[in-house]
Amino acid sequence: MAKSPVTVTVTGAAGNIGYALLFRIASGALLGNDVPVRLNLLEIPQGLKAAEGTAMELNDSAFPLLESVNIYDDANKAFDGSSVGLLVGARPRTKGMERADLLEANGGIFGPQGKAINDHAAEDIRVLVVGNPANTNAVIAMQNAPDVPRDRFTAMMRLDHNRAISQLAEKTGSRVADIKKMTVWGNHSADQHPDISWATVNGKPATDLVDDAWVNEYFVPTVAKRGAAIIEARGASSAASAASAAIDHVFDWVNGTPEGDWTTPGIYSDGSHYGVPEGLIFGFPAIAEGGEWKVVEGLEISEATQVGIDRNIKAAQEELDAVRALGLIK
Ligand SMILES: NC(=O)C1=CN([C@@H]2O[C@H](COP(=O)(O)OP(=O)(O)OC[C@H]3O[C@@H](n4cnc5c(N)ncnc54)[C@H](O)[C@@H]3O)[C@@H](O)[C@H]2O)C=CC1
Ligand SMILES: O=C([O-])CC(=O)C(=O)O
Repeated sequence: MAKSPVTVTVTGAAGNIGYALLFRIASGALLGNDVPVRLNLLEIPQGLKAAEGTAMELNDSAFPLLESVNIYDDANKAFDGSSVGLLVGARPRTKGMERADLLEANGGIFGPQGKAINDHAAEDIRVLVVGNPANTNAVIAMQNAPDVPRDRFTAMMRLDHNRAISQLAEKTGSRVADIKKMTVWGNHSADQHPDISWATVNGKPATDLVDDAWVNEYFVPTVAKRGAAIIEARGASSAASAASAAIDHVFDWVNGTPEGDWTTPGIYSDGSHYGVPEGLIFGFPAIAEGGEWKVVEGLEISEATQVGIDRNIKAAQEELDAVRALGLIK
């Protein structure tokens, strides 16, 4: 039997990530190749014309699963009946700009969008925040949607996770498909802690295949600073890889993570996992089952990992304090 169409809302639809994302959603990569999709695109007024152009191209692609494309500059309309919200629209970091500079510029966007989700989205709404600073923006949206279960708000750590897998595959001369159980703790920022403690390469512990010096001096900083390296090289921030990671995150959330593996989403901390305080949206090793993320329990945490987790807790709390001071959260 044909499945019912699902409404997917993409904010910042006319931007670089939007352009790389929408065609894959319409092709069935986001939810499954048997799930029809209704796309709602949200833009600011200056972005509407470009969004119309993208919508024309989406229609010209004649995707069998694409039921409709609608364009809005009103979040209340764009999230009406939405089951998946991809919150991409934000001001991108430009050369030389630090993440903290983005707080004020972007903080104001995610409160009203959270409220619109609260008031108009479907009951099964699942939100992925991509726009930076993603973890903090996700908390802002979540706090403005008190009627939506908190665990429906997530932030994108999947790009960091994918970057970490790619680096380990290259170092060990293996394929990305051979690598399992990668973890990136914390925030989508230079503070993040990419962690190979439980990663395996073709079933062998990654820690037996690479030395500590490579991990500490190359792997961790390369993954954590990859966003800046892409900006330096491309003159623009990661777009196609970010879109691809967003697809991976939502696909796994809805369809489940593969047996014997886990991934890294930025998810709501209820205070019961690895000492991360309640209220943060934080990168954890997690599996998805039945449409819910579940943190992988019982991992033995090394001293280095603990330092990384603690650094991220501190940075996340400082960032939330800054947006609290701006009156954007409680
Ligand atoms: N979490 C992650 O792993 C990553 C996050 N990013 C972030 O994603 C965001 C988007 O990046 P790009 O697409 O490259 O930027 P872009 O500048 O190309 O596109 C952003 C779009 O958002 C729109 N926009 C701005 N405010 C809006 C609002 N209130 N409602 C709806 N649309 C709005 C703009 O008009 C623009 O079309 C940036 O914050 C960037 O830093 C980028 C890469 C990775
Ligand atoms: O660094 C940036 O501004 C873009 C980004 O989030 C990334 O590529 O990881």
